[in-house]
Order: sequence, then structure tokens, then C-alpha cells
Amino acid sequence: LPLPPGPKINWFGSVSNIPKVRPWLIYGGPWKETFGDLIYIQIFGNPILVVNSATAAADLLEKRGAKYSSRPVRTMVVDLIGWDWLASSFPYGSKWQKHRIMFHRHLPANESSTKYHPLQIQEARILCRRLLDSPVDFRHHVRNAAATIVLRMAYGQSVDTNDYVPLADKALSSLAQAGIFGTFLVDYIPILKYAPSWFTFKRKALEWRIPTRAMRDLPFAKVKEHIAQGKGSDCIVSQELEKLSCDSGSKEGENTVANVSATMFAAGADTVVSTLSACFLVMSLYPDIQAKAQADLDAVLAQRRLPNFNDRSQLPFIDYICYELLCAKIAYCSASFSLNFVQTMATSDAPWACTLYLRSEEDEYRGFRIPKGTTANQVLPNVWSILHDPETYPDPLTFNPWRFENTSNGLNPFPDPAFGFGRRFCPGKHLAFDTLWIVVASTLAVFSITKETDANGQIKEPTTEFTPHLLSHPLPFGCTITPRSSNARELILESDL
Ligand code: HEM
Repeated sequence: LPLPPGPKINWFGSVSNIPKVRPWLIYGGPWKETFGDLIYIQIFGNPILVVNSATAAADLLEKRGAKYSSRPVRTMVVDLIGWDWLASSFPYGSKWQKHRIMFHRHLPANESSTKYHPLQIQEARILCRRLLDSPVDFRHHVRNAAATIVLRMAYGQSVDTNDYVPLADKALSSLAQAGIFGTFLVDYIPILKYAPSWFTFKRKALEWRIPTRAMRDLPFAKVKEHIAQGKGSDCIVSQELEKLSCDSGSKEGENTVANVSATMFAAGADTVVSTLSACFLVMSLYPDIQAKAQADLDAVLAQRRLPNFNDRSQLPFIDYICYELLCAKIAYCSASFSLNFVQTMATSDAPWACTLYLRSEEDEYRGFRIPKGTTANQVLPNVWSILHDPETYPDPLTFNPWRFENTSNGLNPFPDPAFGFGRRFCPGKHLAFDTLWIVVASTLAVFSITKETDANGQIKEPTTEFTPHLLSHPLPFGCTITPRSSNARELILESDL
């Protein structure tokens, strides 16, 4: 059978003209026009299948989930830096399955789950107070809110956000720098992991290993210590440890609990921060969207109280803003992945942009042969392309929440691909969406968000670029955040926490 179409492969076994800047636009644009929704590329003999359409992604990653649900083993990140606890990068198998079951036990399974709503409402209100005190630090406050929600769920009162976030930042920066498969040669030649420690990559790995292990071990130890002192609070770790003691738990069981709780933070804090930061950017760029959202909020709340989840059914436009944020419909900072000549793992310009799958065996699809490679067989769903398909999302580059009012004939569906595919689909989707919703609704109910002005009253246009890391955020931008009225200020100060 022939290989799927794609650009020419040189005699090094690689495609030489892989775009280095915003390649998702090329894969989903001119290359999609030339080659279609399946594009075959090769890097050092390793086959990579770029999937540009929702149909092909569903056919391969969902219907053939048993073959397409693994992740590549990354020697640098896992063996050397110590990210062996990060469940989202576990290869498919029984160990991953045990962790996945635990995620499902604690994360909301559907829209009707209200378990974490009080915590989410409280953090949204604390965020409003902080925005009132120091609006310029809005990104820091958003980060605190998103981090605290996941930390309270996982570790209860045992861990302080202000201590944990800097530690996690240090650890996660190693993932951002080394997480791309192939950034270090040792990914291709695993035996190099035994090289002496004076090699630069080994030195770096040893340095990064310290915060990476601490990110998992310290908060877990803290909860255990508090339980031993009789000061334990209700949280995922304490519930699971109690369950383990009833089941005469093992070291392996404890490890699973520690891995699950730390992975929740790694997978569930930065993603939400990036989406919410983008919300502040979007609101400053599109005053008409903000005005519509505020008119709806005022009609329901009469500016007399802050929103809660019971209001959700009456505030669909807030949902639509969140959907559009998940589609990353901001010109040039959209969900994506990039690939350079040594990278065989996708990275994204938005954290949800790409998910990487490893095929377990050679396969056939639509009359094409999808061959096995020497190190890895990777499948990259181009989420940008899927969420910007004009057949599904007409006029896809325009940030237009109103589009979701028209969902006839399969148009404008909920942007599920933002949360991945098949068996590796994000188990935090409902939790994440609830956090987005309550934060967007609460801040818009009481604040007006506009572009910054300089000393002469001239408007300063914010940048709409995103950082190019594995976990990516909007580049620093300014905006002005002011209470909508004196009444709004009172509401913030008087709200129950
Ligand atoms: C806007 C917020 C979020 C977005 C866009 C997002 C997106 C994603 C994506 C794209 C994946 C990879 C799925 C795949 O490979 O097909 C993923 C995995 C995951 N997410 Fe989320 N996520 C978000 C928030 C959260 C939250 C709040 C949590 C939990 C606290 C969470 C927990 C996880 C976990 C545990 C995985 C790994 C699943 C596995 O490998 O089996 N996520 N997420």
C-alpha cells in the first residue's frame, strides 16, 4: 500500500522543509490543500502522521483507541529529570489505567457534578477581591485562583499555594525546555543516559530533578504528616490514603496517589491559567462582546449579587465565550504544534493544542500504509486545524461567541478536541469548564476590562502573541481592570467567601 501523501523525504530520512514558525498554520493551510487531511512526514526515519480533520482524528484515535493511545518514552524527561510520576505521559497499559481510574473517581464526570462548586465560587470571589486591590497583577491572581482550586482538591489545607506554585514553576520549566521529544540526543540514543555527570545534559537533568521530585513528594508528605498529627483535612490524598489503609495498602498504591495528585496540578493549573489570561486579553480587544456578556449578567443578577452555578442556564453567552476561548480563536496565537528538525514531539502555542499519540503497530487507513518507525510512531492531531475548519466553524479566525447560537446541521459544536481524543481525553474537562465559567462570569459581573492607555491617554495595543513553550501562555500584555460601579465594588467586598 502507498504511504499517505506528504512533502518529499530526503536521504537522511527526514522532511527538510518542515516549517519552524507556527507550523500548524502550514500543516492546516497550504499543506492541507495540497496533501489533504492526512499528511505523512518523517524525521530520521521516524514516521509522523499529521491529522488535520476531526473525522480522521475520530477514526484513528477514538475508533482504534487500542492502537493509538500510548505516549513515547522520553529518556531525558522521564529517566533523567524524574518526571516518571506524570501520569499524562505514561505509556498505555495497566499502570496508566490504575491512575486513570483514580482521576475519574475524583474529577467531575459530567456537567451536573457540583462537588467542587463551593471551592470554585470561593476562589472566583477571592480573585475579584485581589483584582480590586491590585489589578495590574491580574495574571498572578488568576494563577493563584487556578492553582488553589486544584491544590485544595488534591491536598486540602495542608499545602500553601504561595509555597507550592514557585516550586511547581521550577519543575514545570524543565518540562517546557526538555519535554519536546528529541531536544536531547539521549531521547534517540537512550544508552547515553549512563554518560558521566559532567556532560551538559546530565548536569542539567540533575539540577532539574530536584524540583521535579519535590513537586510530587513534598505536598504528599505534608498531608501524611498532618494526618499523623490529627490535623488532616478532607482531600483526594487523605481519602485515597484512608481507602488504602482499609485495603491494606501497598507502596505502589501510595505512589499512585502521589502521582495522581501531582499530575492534577501539572495538567490542570497552567491550562486553566492560559485560557483565563487569554480571556482578559479578548475582553480588552472586543468591548462589544464584553458589553453583551455584562448586559446578560445584569438581566439575571440585577447588579445585586455575584453569579453562582444556578445562574448558568440563564447565561449561555458566558458559555459561548468560554467555548470560543477553548477554540483559541485569537489570530496568530491559536492552538497548534510546532516541529523542528530534531523535534518529533508536538509542542503547542496553547496548552491544549496538540496531543501526541504513539501507535503500537503498523496500520492501514483509507488505503494507505502507516509504517512503523525505529524510535517512535507518532500521530499528531492538529487541533488548530480541526477547530478552525470553516465547514464546522464558519469564519473560523474571528472571535465570535455568537456562533454557538447556531448549532444546526452539525455547525459550531462544543470544542471537545481542545481536550484531546479517545482514551487519553482530558478527565478534567468538566472541572476546567466550571472554573472557566465561574471566573469569567464573576469578573465580568463586576469589572470592566479595557486596553491600557499611556500617560498621554493614548491607547496601547496589547500583543496577541503566545509564548512558544510546551505549556504556553499569552505573552505579557497590559489591560485596565476597574470596578463597573461603586455598587460593584461593594458587591466584591461584601461577598461571602
Ligand atoms: C482549559 C483547561 C484544560 C484543557 C484545555 C485541557 C486539555 C487537555 C488535553 C488536550 C489533554 C491531552 C488529551 C489527549 O492526549 O488526548 C489533557 C490531559 C489531561 N488533563 Fe486536561 N485540560 C484542562 C484542564 C484540566 C484540569 C483542570 C485537570 C484536572 C485537575 C486536567 C487533567 C488532565 C489529566 C490528568 C490528563 C492526562 C490524561 C491521560 O493521559 O490519560 N486537565 N488535558
